[in-house]
Amino acid sequence: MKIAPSILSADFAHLARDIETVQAAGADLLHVDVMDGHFVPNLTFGPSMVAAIRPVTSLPLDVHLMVSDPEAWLPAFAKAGADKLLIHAEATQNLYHAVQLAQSLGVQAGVVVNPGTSLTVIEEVLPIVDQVLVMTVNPGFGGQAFLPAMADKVARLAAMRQAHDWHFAIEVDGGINDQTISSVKAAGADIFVAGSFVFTQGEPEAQMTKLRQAK
Ligand SMILES: O=C(CO)[C@H](O)[C@H](O)COP(=O)(O)O
Ligand SMILES: [Fe+2]
Repeated sequence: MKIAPSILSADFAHLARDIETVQAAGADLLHVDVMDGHFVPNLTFGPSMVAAIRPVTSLPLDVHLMVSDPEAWLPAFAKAGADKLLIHAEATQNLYHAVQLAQSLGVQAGVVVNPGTSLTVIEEVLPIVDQVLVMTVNPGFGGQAFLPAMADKVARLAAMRQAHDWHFAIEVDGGINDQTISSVKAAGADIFVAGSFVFTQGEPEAQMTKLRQAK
C-alpha cells in the first residue's frame, strides 16, 4: 500500500517543514489538491505552488486537478514538476485526448471520478491510464466524511482491472482514516490519500503508522 498525504491540511505557513515531516515518516507520494473556485467551490494552489514544492521534496507529486478545462492547465503543471496529473472525467469533453496530452508531456496520467460518476464514463480510457482516483467524498474540501458506498465502486474497478489485465493504480481520496481505510483496502485500492487524518489529528508519523497497520 502507498500513502499520499494531502498538503491541503498541512500548515501553509510552514509547508516545507510539514512536507519534510511526512517524507521522513515514509510517505510514498505527496498529494496536491488544485482547486479553481469553478469546478469546485474552493480555491487553493496553482502551478507556481507545485514549482515551489518541487525542490523541497524527492517524493512524487500527485497533482489532483479540480479545475474546469484541465487540458489548458496540463502543460503548466507538467513544467512545474508534477509527476502525476489527475484529470476529472466530469471536467473535460474529451477525456481520451486529455490523458494522451498529459502523457505526451512526460508525466503519468490519471483519471478521477466523483462519487456520482459511473465507472462506465471512464471505461474507454482504462486501457491507457496510469492511475484511477475514486473520490470517496464530494470534492472541494478536506475533513469530510468518507462515503462507505464507494468501497463497492473500488471493488468493481479492481475486478475490471483484473479481468482485462490492465495495470493502472487505484487511488482513493477523501475521509480516509484508520477506520475507513479497511473497506477500500480490502476492495483493492493501492494508494490512499489522507489529509486531515495525517496533519490535524495527531503527529503525522504516528498517524501514518496507524494507516499502515489498519486491518
Ligand atoms: O481532494 C480532496 C478534497 O476534494 C482532498 O484530497 C481530500 O479531501 C483529502 O482530505 P481529507 O483526508 O481531509 O478528506
Ligand atoms: Fe485530492
